[in-house]
Amino acid sequence: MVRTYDEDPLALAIAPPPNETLAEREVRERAEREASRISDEIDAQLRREREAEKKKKPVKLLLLGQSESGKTATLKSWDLALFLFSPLTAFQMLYCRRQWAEERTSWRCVILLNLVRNVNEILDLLGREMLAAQTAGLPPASSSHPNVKPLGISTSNADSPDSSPLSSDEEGEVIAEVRRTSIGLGPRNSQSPQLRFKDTHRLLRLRLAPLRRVQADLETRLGAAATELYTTNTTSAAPFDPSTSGPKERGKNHTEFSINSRNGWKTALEKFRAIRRSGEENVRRGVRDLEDEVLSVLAGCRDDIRALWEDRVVREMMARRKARIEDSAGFFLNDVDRIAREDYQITDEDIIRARLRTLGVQEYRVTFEHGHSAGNEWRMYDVGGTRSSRIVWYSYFDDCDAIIFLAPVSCFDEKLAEDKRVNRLEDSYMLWKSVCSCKLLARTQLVLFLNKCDLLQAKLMRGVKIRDSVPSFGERRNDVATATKYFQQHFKEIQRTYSPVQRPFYVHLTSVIDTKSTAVTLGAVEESILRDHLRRADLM
Ligand SMILES: Nc1nc2c(ncn2[C@@H]2O[C@H](COP(=O)(O)OP(=O)(O)OP(=O)(O)O)[C@@H](O)[C@H]2O)c(=O)[nH]1
Ligand SMILES: [Mg+2]
Repeated sequence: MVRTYDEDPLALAIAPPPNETLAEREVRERAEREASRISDEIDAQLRREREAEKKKKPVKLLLLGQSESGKTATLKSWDLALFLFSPLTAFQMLYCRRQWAEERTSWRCVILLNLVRNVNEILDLLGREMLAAQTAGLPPASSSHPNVKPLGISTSNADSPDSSPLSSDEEGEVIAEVRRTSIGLGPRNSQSPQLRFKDTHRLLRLRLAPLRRVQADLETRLGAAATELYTTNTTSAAPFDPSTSGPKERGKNHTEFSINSRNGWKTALEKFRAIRRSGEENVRRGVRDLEDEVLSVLAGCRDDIRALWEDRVVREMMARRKARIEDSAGFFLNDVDRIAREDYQITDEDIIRARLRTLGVQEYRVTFEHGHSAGNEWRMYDVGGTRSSRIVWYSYFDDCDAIIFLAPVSCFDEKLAEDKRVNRLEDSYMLWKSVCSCKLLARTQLVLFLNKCDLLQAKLMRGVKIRDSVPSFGERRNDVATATKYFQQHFKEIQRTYSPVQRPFYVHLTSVIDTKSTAVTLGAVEESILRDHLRRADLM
């Protein structure tokens, strides 16, 4: 329908005057163009202000998952990616490098502790086995002594019978006698010869004894984070979830949550920086810093540590106990030649692999300088993942943009350190279910990392069968692709069934200690979280 000027008052108002001359028309049109330019400029300015307003609200991200799932390692990887892989100006580069350099030195003590603990765990085991071997009639390499504190070593329920580095005809080295033992291994291994410990083992124990003191000193300095938790009285996988935990559980007094740093895990190491600063003063006064002392002791023990770790009897003892120290958090024994020296230079990879337990919930703030998040503040929360730590998670769920949930898939045949009755994969499923079903998180983007794929690969290559621990896996191919697809399907099904509102399923197969590939994954995750965050802000 065509409306004439007579009918439309607005059209009438802006219509050119009748009998307009050419010159008048030119002036009028110039004025209209100018008015339109100003109007566009105002619109653009309003848009910019709206965007800036949206950016003012920080992006809130939680990292969840059981203990040792890799939450802190993911943050470290992210931190490293920000410092090393983003296009920085010369000034930022200088600033970031200096900051990262400070980080690196702070992690050194943790790495030294990790290495010393690796050695002491082997020495503990060796001591018990030597004692058992001395005691006539007592089977060596038997299952754990009831009074012994569990080791931090990763112990599989189903290891390969071929994992033993010795064949039965290597008598000269280790065999004193052949007799049946009740060491809890399969039929072939039940005929394994008794381990024969020699004077070299006694000597190694003696010479490495100072490392116990070193461990104690480092643990004292690092505080509660330096020791793993081996017990819990929390029986629920998700004590924060009202539907799975009773009021008694939620009301428990959890003393370990005293740390709530504004600056994330970095603050856990801040004391080291303070000590180092005062250490410079001490050096002037001739007092040596603990770190230097530790390095000096370790350098003196280097050859013995290597000898212990490469000893075939020790390896056999570990294999019989199914103690896979190589798979445990903070394993550095293969790097002893590089680390146990007074001029040890820490690497980025060392930092990512270092293990320091997170206590409570730690906040980590970062404002991105470049990329899609430029100008946005992100607040990331790294939580302690042991069962008893999870009770405080709930208070961080409110207004949360996204959760990166880490499920370590290599742990399908392992038990929780804090509760040996619970399978670690089962625990991840239960935890995921509670997160998916939580109403407060109904609009939160969930990103699942099936982590520790490198360890999964190594485990399957050793011949560990998934079906032995996960019967429903059945006769499927025992390889990483099939396994991750199977686990992923289970997580997806849980999300679909229990989410109060349907949401996309985001999943990544990760080995977060691989910083390069993790940087790529985190880049994609960052973009997707930000997109959702801005969409939410638009709806507000
Ligand atoms: N090989 C391998 N090691 C990993 C991977 N992810 C994490 N780790 C190591 O596993 C150990 C535990 O990782 P953390 O990041 O400390 O675990 P967390 O989830 O923060 O644990 P809590 O703080 O106790 O809740 C560290 O030594 C990491 O370097 C992975 O994908 N592959
Ligand atoms: Mg942690």
